[in-house]
Amino acid sequence: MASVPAFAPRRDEPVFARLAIIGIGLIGSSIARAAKELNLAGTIVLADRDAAVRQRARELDLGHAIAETAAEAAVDADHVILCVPVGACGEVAAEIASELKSGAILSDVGSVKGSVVDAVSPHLPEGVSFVPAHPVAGTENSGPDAGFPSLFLNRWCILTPPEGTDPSAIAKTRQFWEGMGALVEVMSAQHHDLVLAVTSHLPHLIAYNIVGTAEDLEAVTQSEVIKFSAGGFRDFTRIAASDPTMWRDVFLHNKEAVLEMLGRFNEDLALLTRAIRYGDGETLHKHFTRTRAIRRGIVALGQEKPETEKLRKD
Ligand SMILES: NC(=O)c1ccc[n+]([C@@H]2O[C@H](COP(=O)([O-])OP(=O)(O)OC[C@H]3O[C@@H](n4cnc5c(N)ncnc54)[C@H](O)[C@@H]3O)[C@@H](O)[C@H]2O)c1
Ligand SMILES: O=C(O)C(=O)C[C@]1(C(=O)O)C=C[C@@H](O)C=C1
Repeated sequence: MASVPAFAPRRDEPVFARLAIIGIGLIGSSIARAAKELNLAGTIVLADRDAAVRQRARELDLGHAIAETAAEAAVDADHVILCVPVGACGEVAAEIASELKSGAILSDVGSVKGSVVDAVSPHLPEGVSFVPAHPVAGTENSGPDAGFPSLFLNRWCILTPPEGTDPSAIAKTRQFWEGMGALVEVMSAQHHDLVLAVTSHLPHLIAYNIVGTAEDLEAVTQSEVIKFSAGGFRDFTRIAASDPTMWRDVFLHNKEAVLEMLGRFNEDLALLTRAIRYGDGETLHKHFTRTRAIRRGIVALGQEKPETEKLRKD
């Protein structure tokens, strides 16, 4: 029987001899699956603070070994990736610091970069490089069962190395993510946080808010809201089902940028509100025409989610 081809080329030689993944959720387990399937690491060791998650990771045969602690997983690793909520990155870095070997590359996958750099940097031992990463790919699901190896295929992964980071550590980290099929871009942590505030964080806040508002309308809740949610509202409910711990941390740690974007959003919403109140159809039509062009531009670039999703799952 012919073997099933990998979703991306399998490497002859791994990028890293030993990879440690701390946090075995959606992202950590997806990296473990991709790295094993594509031979991106010789040995993959995983750790999670939750014993039930460690047990499930064993059952799913993720990586090559499951360590009891983060520090144990980090021993002798060439590349350590923190796949925990943004607010936990600093404490995990402190926990593993004494085990990191000279020449190792520490990384993370947090959705916010500035606060992670601030929290992790003080714990960085001499001779260890820190190359923060953010794969702009995910779903509303969490935990080790939610991951899949092609999650990062054709999706951006943004690296935000602090100034002065060893270029060879950046190159290796890029190689690793490109190996999983991601498109890699490098920028400052500050710029990342501003861009993602509007493209990812604000949309999630809006979804959390609108689904809450609809639920508060008790008169329509059980019946109409559920029954008539085939269109736009249904899309919002998917986003609003995203992990509460992860998103609490995102908003607490990207406060300034989110508040800046929320301010602009509220001003624009006031203009639309005014146009509706005064029957200004021209303003509404002009605005909707502009936003339609943006959507069509995204589709033309091949960045539209359902199409990419199809490609990734095939
Ligand atoms: N979910 C997404 O769509 C997405 C996309 C890109 C990046 N991210 C980022 O990836 C990171 C992980 O997100 P996820 O969706 O995989 O979350 P998840 O909830 O699926 O998994 C997180 C895991 O981390 C473990 N954990 C928490 N604190 C820990 C600690 N101190 N030590 C060891 N383990 C700990 C939890 O037990 C859990 O198993 C977050 O920083 C998030 O911002 C998420
Ligand atoms: O598709 C989704 O479910 C996502 O929300 C993924 C998404 C995003 O906003 O694009 C969410 C947060 C991550 O930091 C990166 C990706």
